[in-house]
Amino acid sequence: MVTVNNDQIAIEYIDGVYNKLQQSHSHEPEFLQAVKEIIYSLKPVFAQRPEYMKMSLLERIVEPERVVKFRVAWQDDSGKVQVNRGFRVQYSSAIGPYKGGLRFHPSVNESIVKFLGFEQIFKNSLTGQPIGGAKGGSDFDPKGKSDSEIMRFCQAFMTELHKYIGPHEDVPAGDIGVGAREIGFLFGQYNRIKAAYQPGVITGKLPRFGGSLARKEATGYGTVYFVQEMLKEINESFEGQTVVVSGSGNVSTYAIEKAQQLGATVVACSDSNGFIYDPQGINLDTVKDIKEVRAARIKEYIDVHPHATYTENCNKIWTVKCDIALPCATQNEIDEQSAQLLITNGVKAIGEGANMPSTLEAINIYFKNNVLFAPAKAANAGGVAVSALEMAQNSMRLFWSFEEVDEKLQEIMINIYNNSREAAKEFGHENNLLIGANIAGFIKVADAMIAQGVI
Ligand SMILES: NC(=O)C1=CN([C@@H]2O[C@H](COP(=O)(O)OP(=O)(O)OC[C@H]3O[C@@H](n4cnc5c(N)ncnc54)[C@H](O)[C@@H]3O)[C@@H](O)[C@H]2O)C=CC1
Ligand SMILES: O=C(O)CCC(=O)C(=O)O
Repeated sequence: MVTVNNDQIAIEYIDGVYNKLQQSHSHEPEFLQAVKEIIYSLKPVFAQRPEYMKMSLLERIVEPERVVKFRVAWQDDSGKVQVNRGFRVQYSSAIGPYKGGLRFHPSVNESIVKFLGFEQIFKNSLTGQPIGGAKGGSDFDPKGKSDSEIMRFCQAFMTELHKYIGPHEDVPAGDIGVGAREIGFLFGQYNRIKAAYQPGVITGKLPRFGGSLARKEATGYGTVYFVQEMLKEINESFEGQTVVVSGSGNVSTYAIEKAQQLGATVVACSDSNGFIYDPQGINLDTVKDIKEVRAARIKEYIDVHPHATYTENCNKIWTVKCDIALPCATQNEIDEQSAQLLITNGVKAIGEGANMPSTLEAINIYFKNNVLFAPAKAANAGGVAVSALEMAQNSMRLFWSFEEVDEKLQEIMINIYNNSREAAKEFGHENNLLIGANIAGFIKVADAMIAQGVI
């Protein structure tokens, strides 16, 4: 009886926090979606630990510690001055300096950076590394810009951002539209402004100036390592499986690479225009040449491999029959209909490499149909985990080999898997990795907040 009562109190508390947030943030749908997914899964925690409610932990954790919004003015190649909007949401510093990527994409707004920053708190906690949660970016579109334009934009962006970041304060990294080239320009400008060399201020740097080996591969490899653990539960592995990976950027490329190394056949990948299907298995060298070398469209794959097909609608990638689906492109790319199609086509496991790639309705379909589900904040945590290893190497002035970093990454992903599983079991939701990851990530931050007083 006591448990039922506590459950009721916990759900009323969560409803209260969510309803209030919904009223004040109705214009931020992605942010509300991310909050909803997490806070309702914390019900068993609040039912068991009522002191968390007295400490108003939910009300505090949904509110970012700081949001910085700024103008970014820069000159294009024709000499015209362009203006974009920059953001940095410093969400939580309870367990370490703010940490999270920067996204350059025309869709970036406050709702997007807040959803990403909120997720980052729990993801970073799960890694076991001492890093708080943050995210940032700009509505700047790198597509079609020259290297000089990208450089001028990054310099203008950092000229404002540098006031709020530092190796012990806030350590950005890359995300959509921000790769090694952009990180190099941002880092160069930070050092120029500070008249110093501070490698610990940003991660994702090239290894020749303070970056970590295996950071580039970490998110994609990590997602596959996590799914590999999950598959062991049904006595399966990647060997012989047919896999679909959406996107063809950083996360997708290295998810494809690791899945192939483990014996899977990856038959489809995409970009924001459309997807390619290659029943013989995607040739990753061709994809890397198109995307990493020439920054061209994925459609060009069929010029080199005419037996493959191209479909002009990226969301249709989920019509391709597969055993394992790895959404690695962007948020809400799998809706209810696509989820249902995956199930009808016999998918066994879904591993989220992107942040929030499945809508809440899609997630409900996965659970109703008992497919294995690796939620983003656990499955894609390998990138930020290796960023934390990059910070550690920078502090110690050490440079670990690829194998050392990859081994640590594997250990971290296995720990995240085990901790999520154990938390799910402890709080009465065995095998639900979504609830387990949210609870395991939350409790560490919640206890740190309590220990540090009312701040
Ligand atoms: N880079 C990292 O270390 C991490 C990235 N992520 C997440 O992974 C996802 C991908 O990020 P990155 O690979 O870094 O970005 P990226 O910029 O390297 O690649 C993004 C790719 O997605 C494609 N794309 C965009 N919208 C699409 C759509 N609707 N359908 C199909 N393809 C689409 C783009 O054409 C591009 O190929 C994002 O959700 C990001 O937040 C998560 C953890 C770490
Ligand atoms: O490496 C990092 O600091 C951030 C990676 C990131 O933005 C993410 O995990 O979504």
